[in-house]
Amino acid sequence: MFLRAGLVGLSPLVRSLQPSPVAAMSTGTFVVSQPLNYRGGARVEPADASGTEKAFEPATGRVIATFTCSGEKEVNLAVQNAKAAFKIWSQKSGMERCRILLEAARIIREREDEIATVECINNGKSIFEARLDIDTSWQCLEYYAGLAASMAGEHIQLPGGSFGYTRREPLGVCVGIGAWNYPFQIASWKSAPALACGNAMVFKPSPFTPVSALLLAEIYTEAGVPPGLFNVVQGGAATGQFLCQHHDVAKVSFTGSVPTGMKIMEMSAKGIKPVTLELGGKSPLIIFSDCDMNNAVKGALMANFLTQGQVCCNGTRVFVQKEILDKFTEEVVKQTQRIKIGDPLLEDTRMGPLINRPHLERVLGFVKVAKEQGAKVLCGGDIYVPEDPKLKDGYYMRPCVLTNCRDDMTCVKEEIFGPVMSILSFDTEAEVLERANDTTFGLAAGVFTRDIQRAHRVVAELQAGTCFINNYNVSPVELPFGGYKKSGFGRENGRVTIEYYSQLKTVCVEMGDVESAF
Ligand SMILES: NC(=O)c1ccc[n+]([C@@H]2O[C@H](COP(=O)([O-])OP(=O)(O)OC[C@H]3O[C@@H](n4cnc5c(N)ncnc54)[C@H](O)[C@@H]3O)[C@@H](O)[C@H]2O)c1
Ligand SMILES: NCCCC=O
Repeated sequence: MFLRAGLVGLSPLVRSLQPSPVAAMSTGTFVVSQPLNYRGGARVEPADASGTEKAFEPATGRVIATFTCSGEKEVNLAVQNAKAAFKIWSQKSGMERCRILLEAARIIREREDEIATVECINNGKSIFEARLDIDTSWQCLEYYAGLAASMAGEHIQLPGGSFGYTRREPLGVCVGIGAWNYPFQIASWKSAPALACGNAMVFKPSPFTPVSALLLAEIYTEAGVPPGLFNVVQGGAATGQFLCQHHDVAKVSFTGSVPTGMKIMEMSAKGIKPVTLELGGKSPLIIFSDCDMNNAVKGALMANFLTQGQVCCNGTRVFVQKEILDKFTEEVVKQTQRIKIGDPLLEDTRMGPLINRPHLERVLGFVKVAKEQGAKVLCGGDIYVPEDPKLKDGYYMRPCVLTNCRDDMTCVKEEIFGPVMSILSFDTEAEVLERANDTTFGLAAGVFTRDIQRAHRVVAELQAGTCFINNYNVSPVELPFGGYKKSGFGRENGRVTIEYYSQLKTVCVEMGDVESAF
């Protein structure tokens, strides 16, 4: 995999970090010693500090970076750099922005293996999946590059030859704050539409996954964006607060948990800043007895076990119609037990470690409570220790399938954010719809059935922003993604996201004399 990209494909960041790139890109050896802040078109040491953090390699439990969290001064410098770059970038035509974004997409594609490897090492997801994430990242840049040139307003005829027109204008400096489960993809999904619309961005990754956003920053610079157009600051809540409260920030796009989303909204409200909130979920997946069983089983695994189950839109409440409950459950368990767990950099691994030790313990805690509340563990739900000695301190667990679940159990109500599927049975369509919607979340939902009318009737009733029919967790960038209810608002991807990164100016033009009331 690594050799497919070739050493010449390595970015200056990775080259400069590693004495021997081949050895450095294997599990257990990667270390980052260069600064992880990016400002004004270059990596920089932060001007001030708000504490330090350590980033880990979940596969081995090793520290791969110790970095300084950006303080108020550094955040301000990043915002001021973005403000200066915005003046240049916002004056460019859509076609000019399009060409640069296309070039950035091309570079990401060319360096896909290198970026995926860094993502895999810092996040723990399998290299197989990391490559898919990088695909949806460059595709997103290509998609918004295409839209950049076609952004336009309207011309509206008024009486007496007068007329009006609208201009779609950028917002200014946008802030992106990311979660740790899709680090590079989140940075791309936020920056691509923001930049296409003519904005600048300051991005803060999760402190658990600080590394790959730097690769994106370098790629934007190499592609030709003005220095300072895309900046990276590092840190946790304190750094995030400096960003949200900054008076020169025009918009905040946040991906993370519901409790943090509430805080972001509160801070943004004080500055009347628009926000996009991509929050958590506890999504239902409904399997009707007339489904294609093979596809439904594959769909249930896709809905639960990607990225070790650490996916916001996962369909973790799997409602199965009674007639096929036993057969479906048996097949799901069989296929879950076959998932290859281990070194995420190996080509045949499909499940790597969870993000960190506390999170692993939290997820195992959910399994314990599920058992206490009467659920039956059909497989997994325990720690997994790979044979390879270098992985012994990694954060692995076996994917878990729970049955005998009830709607009032903790494992069915709360977002676990780990590889734990809860199977519930149902009798009728009306019943399952009521139960599926009985949650404060509304991120995603899925239905498997061969009855096309039922499929559309059911998704029309589901209270979720993203619904899947006969598949789950596919992410075409042409389709808007986002939630209902407490899972947030605003959208990422799709044409509509242009509206979340731009504002409309109306211009009213008088062609006659002023008819004054005075
Ligand atoms: N809807 C989506 O698109 C989507 C995608 C990925 C993850 N998620 C959700 O994210 C959660 C997991 O991610 P997480 O644990 O990183 O979430 P989190 O809310 O703990 O952190 C998210 C980001 O917010 C920052 N942050 C924390 N406190 C802050 C504050 N007070 N002010 C400003 N920034 C602050 C963190 O440093 C991090 O960068 C899950 O709930 C998951 O469902 C949602
Ligand atoms: N791959 C898209 C969704 C990310 C959510 O966690």
